[in-house]
Amino acid sequence: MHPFLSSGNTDQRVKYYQKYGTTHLSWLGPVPVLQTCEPNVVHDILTSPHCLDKSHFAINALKLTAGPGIMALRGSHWVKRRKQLNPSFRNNVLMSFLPLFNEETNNLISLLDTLVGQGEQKLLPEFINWSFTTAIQSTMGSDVKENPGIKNGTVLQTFHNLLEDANISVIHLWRQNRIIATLLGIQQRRSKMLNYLNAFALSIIEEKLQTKSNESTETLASRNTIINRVVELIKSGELSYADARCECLLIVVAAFETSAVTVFNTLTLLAMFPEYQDTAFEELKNVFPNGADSEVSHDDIQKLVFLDRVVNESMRLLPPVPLLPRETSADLQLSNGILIPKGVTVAIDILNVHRNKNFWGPEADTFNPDNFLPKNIRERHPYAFIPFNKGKRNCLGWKYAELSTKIALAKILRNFRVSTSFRYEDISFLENIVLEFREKPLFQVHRR
Ligand code: HEM
Repeated sequence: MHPFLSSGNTDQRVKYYQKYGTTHLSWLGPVPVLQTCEPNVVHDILTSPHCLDKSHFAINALKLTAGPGIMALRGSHWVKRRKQLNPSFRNNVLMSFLPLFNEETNNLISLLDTLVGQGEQKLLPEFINWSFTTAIQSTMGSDVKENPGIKNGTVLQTFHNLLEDANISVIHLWRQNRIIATLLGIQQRRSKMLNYLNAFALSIIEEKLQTKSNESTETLASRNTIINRVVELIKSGELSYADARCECLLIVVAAFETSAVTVFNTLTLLAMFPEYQDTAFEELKNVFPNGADSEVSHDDIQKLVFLDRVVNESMRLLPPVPLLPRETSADLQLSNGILIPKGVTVAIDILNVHRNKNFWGPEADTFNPDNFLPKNIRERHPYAFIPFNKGKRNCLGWKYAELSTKIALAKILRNFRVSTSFRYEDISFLENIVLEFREKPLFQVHRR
């Protein structure tokens, strides 16, 4: 047994897999953790009804960002909440967001236009702004854009600071202890930020509750957006104000960093491998022959088969959520004979599942969109690629994420070419809840 997961030790984890095998027991501070990057074991864990709950250390870290919402709930509480929120992620609701996805991406394109010819730039903050503005409107309604806290950036900055706190606290478990955190002044800062976000979310919910719904303009899709859904659930007594507020905030948390990072990572890889960027551009020229300002529809996205391969390959090598922390709620027998007792923390190492050479071949660390040719997908273990998790507790927003990120990438790549002097072999990671590069590549933006 040996130390586990101190900030930024993904390289060390690879060495442990080589030395101790692809499933082994390790430590997170004082907590024993079964760690795996083996798709057969991942399959056993993710299909078991006894491994649906998150581990306590992950739940406590999540609670620091918004409270005990769907991502942190356990057992029957989680089952009930998932059923309550499911309608907000159906196809009709998703399709109703297409104009919003297009409009917010157009704003991003205008911004990127001002960076053309300006030398190498940080682009992640622009993508964070884009995904946050999109996520907050799809979750809380388009009026939210007029809220002073959204306009002046305080809401986004507060989310960012809370996530930073959660990232540190998920590894340095002593920060989750209220007494220690209070003595060090951490808890006071946390409470101030949480109170601010709670007041913001409650004010939006209150406003919705006061507004009479206009039945003539209401559609099934608009009735089911998160804000309208939680308001209905409050009215019917199925959800408390506190839970409604918490869900609104958590959906935004789940959506914005992951989506921004997906766009950023994909562009990073395409800037480093320009031959693939040119292939993606050729495909985009064929689908959008009339130029760069075209609206992107759901049908258009289905035609972008090369872009689909590129995004999948980007999420394989650079999975936005690199680690899934679980906890067994009963003894769990794996198909390899190992018995995991009840109450054990299990860490599914998505980053290394996606780079496991037994399943991805000797070139597993290389960027190659052909990994997602239909024939290669068919022949691969179904749990060797799990960027959105699989099974009952998969990502609720995966279709949303696929659509919004592809619309953004399609428009960016149709309008611009991006280049970087940063090299693929120099990428290394910080061990955060959402994957983060230790050193962030800068980009030059060129007009197509
Ligand atoms: C590329 C972007 C995204 C990736 C890679 C991603 C990945 C994931 C993963 C791996 C999980 C499982 C976490 C765990 O159980 O430990 C998850 C859960 C979740 N995601 Fe996403 N996500 C993305 C975008 C989104 C978006 C855009 C939304 C909402 C609009 C969303 C909403 C959620 C929710 C609500 C859960 C919790 C589901 C539950 O516990 O039942 N995600 N996501």
